[in-house]
Amino acid sequence: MPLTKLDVSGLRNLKPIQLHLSPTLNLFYGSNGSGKTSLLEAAFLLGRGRSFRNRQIQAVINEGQTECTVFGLSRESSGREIPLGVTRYRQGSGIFKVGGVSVNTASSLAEALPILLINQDGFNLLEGSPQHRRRFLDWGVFHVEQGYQRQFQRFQRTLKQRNSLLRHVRIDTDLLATWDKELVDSAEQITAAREGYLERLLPVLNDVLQELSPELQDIRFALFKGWDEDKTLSEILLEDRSRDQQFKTTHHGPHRADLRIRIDRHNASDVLSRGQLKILAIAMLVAQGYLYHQKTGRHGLYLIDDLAAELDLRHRMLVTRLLGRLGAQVFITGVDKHVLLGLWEGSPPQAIKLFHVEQGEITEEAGD
Ligand SMILES: Nc1ncnc2c1ncn2[C@@H]1O[C@H](COP(=O)(O)OP(=O)(O)OP(=O)(O)O)[C@@H](O)[C@H]1O
Repeated sequence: MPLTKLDVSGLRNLKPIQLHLSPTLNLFYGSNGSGKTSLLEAAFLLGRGRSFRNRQIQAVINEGQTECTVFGLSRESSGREIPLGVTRYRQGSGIFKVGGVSVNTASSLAEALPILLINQDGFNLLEGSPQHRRRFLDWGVFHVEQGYQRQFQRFQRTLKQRNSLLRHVRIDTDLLATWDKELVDSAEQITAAREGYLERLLPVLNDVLQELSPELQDIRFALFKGWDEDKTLSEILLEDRSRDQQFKTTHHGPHRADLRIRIDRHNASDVLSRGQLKILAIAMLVAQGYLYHQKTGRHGLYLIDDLAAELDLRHRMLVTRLLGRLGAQVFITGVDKHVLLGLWEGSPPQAIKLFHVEQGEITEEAGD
């Protein structure tokens, strides 16, 4: 991190592009449908191996092409530049490379290029299913706790094995007890890591909210572990056994965890305005970037789609001030060049690169 160069080909309406980027602020402006979100999608693909808009990669690949490729150079604090590459093919397969070496999983890309996405889907963080909040927490734990990925994979493997055993007609109860024990061990590791992360995140989030929207500071965040807090998971698994066998699935565990966000006795999503929900979701993502920097000395890449459409002017200015102070690399899109530039008024002009997006072409412009 940061990305100094980004090459894209075969992605949506974008013409083959080669961009030299600012290590901090990169502003992309252009009319509706010009390709701004596609550019963010390209950067996201490089860090996650997939799109944030479509599950199916076919929709992302340019209609006339069989594949899309994104290549980037990520500069480490030592000054060394690490090449990153992702190619995705129409039939679904892909090649991921970090430092010129093929890697099997998107988590290796994520480690090299941690991405924080601020777009209209931010709502999902509060209004969507618990899965969105688990992903939010797990992003944080994965990026600050070494070894979390391994623990997480161990848990998922165990859960899969247990569920597969539950599908047998005759269940070997000794084997089920063995899987229960393994599940409990790995569940405890994951839960402890999630709890530890949340404990560290909350004070940072409180500071961000203090600046962004002090009236939201009464919100309470609590981890629901995925089972009744008054009992151990071993007890719950025993209690659940006949129901788990009947439905052939494991009803409780970290795969059912949630981050509960409440004001008094209500879910925040039931009482806050849509604008406040957006602010809260953005605050959570900004706080994650701050904590990531505190813990690792590194920065995530913020991809921000059309902030003007999401927030009022005062909150937009507050968000950009927080991000400017953090010093992370930002790609931000907007329709109006002056509105976009106005958001970064206090930033040194040499920190800013301005790009015009027009019918899939991207050209760098001098900011005025
Ligand atoms: N697979 C594809 N191949 C070619 N073009 C595509 C493909 N998928 C989408 N497009 C087109 O790419 C264009 C880029 O859309 P994009 O969402 O990036 O625009 P945008 O600049 O973010 O617009 P807005 O400001 O309206 O959000 C659209 O005109 C869309 O029709």
